[in-house]
Amino acid sequence: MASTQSVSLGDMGDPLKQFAPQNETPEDRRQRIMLEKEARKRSEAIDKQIKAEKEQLEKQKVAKLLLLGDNLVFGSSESGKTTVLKQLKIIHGKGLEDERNQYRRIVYLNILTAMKALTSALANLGYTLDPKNLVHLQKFSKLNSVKDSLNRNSISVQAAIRDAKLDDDAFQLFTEHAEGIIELWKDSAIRKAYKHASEIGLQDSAKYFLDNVERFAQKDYLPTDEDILQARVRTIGVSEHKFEIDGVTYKIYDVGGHRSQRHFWAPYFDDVNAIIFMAAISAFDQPLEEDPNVNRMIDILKHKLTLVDLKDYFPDFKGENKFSSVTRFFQKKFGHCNKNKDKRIYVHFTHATDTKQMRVIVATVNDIVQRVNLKASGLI
Ligand SMILES: Nc1nc2c(ncn2[C@@H]2O[C@H](COP(=O)(O)OP(=O)(O)OP(=O)(O)O)[C@@H](O)[C@H]2O)c(=O)[nH]1
Ligand SMILES: [Mg+2]
Repeated sequence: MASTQSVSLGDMGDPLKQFAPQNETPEDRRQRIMLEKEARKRSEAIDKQIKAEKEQLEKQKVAKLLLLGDNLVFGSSESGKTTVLKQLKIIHGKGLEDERNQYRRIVYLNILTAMKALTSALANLGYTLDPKNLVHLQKFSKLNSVKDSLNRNSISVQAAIRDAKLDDDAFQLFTEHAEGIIELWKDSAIRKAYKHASEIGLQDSAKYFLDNVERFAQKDYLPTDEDILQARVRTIGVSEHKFEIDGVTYKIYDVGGHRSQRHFWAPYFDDVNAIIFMAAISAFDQPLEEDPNVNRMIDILKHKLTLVDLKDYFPDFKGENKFSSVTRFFQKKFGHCNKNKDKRIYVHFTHATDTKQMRVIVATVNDIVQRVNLKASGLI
């Protein structure tokens, strides 16, 4: 029994026994087993190394991007970070289906907020409504007392909650005011107030929404992709989103740009490969919502430049008040922000709400990330 046991133990420690030379002495056998053990150790070490290299390669294929936004001098929200994320979902993700229903509520609250801001501004601006619309004005002045539905913060909080009752409440509030909104939007006093959109802090998409009230008031209304891209809700905290683009996995972090939100994203700085920095350059004459003394960057720069002189806001701008020289100026200004020679800044001009334009930008960004990755892995 004892010898059988020792033989079987020996077999277990000598897996290559069948290949052992004939007439092998016990000393030769010990030597052989020792060498085999060393070879196995080496092979295991190589396996481990291969695994680590593979993991490293996989890691290189993951690009972590942080979405940030700002104007040239001070930080601000509403620079289009979440809009870019929505575009990525449309272009490279599974679309906007998951959030479509919730955005109904956001659309209603965006429209009510816009009309509330316009009606509230009338007195200060000195514009008088057509008397037949005073009844609608009264209704809007009472909206203040509606359980802080019109507070932007509460819109953000509401957006995070899936609740059929909140949807119904928002729909009801909207339908109660829909006719008033349509009539007021036709009133010349409100149209004149709209020209002060920047001063009264109207969101860029206010006109888009106010032009389409009949469609939103339909019982079975469901937001289109375009409605969702135009809808605005402040981001709270940080969210991570994964996309596959041409074999590269992207982890994109969308953060709240409002001052109160900055402590959430500060820790993400260290760990990302690149930052997509959004600047609403057409909003150069708009006061920052967080701080009315600070200039924030609006819409359709080309059009604005026919009305406003950039020099009035950026005295160091010496060029012609034209789109090409103004964008060149901003490009240079961003370039000068780079204090690190090892890091590069790539500047693109686009409308974040335009999916066609964004498709091109995303492809360009992906090319750059791929090139940087290949360089890092020594392949180019
Ligand atoms: N006209 C115009 N509007 C834009 C553009 N990009 C975004 N917007 C609109 O401006 C608003 C920007 O909102 P978001 O994308 O939510 O801004 P954000 O940077 O995520 O803001 P926070 O979450 O508060 O930090 C939305 O109403 C968009 O429809 C653009 O290029 N042109
Ligand atoms: Mg956001």
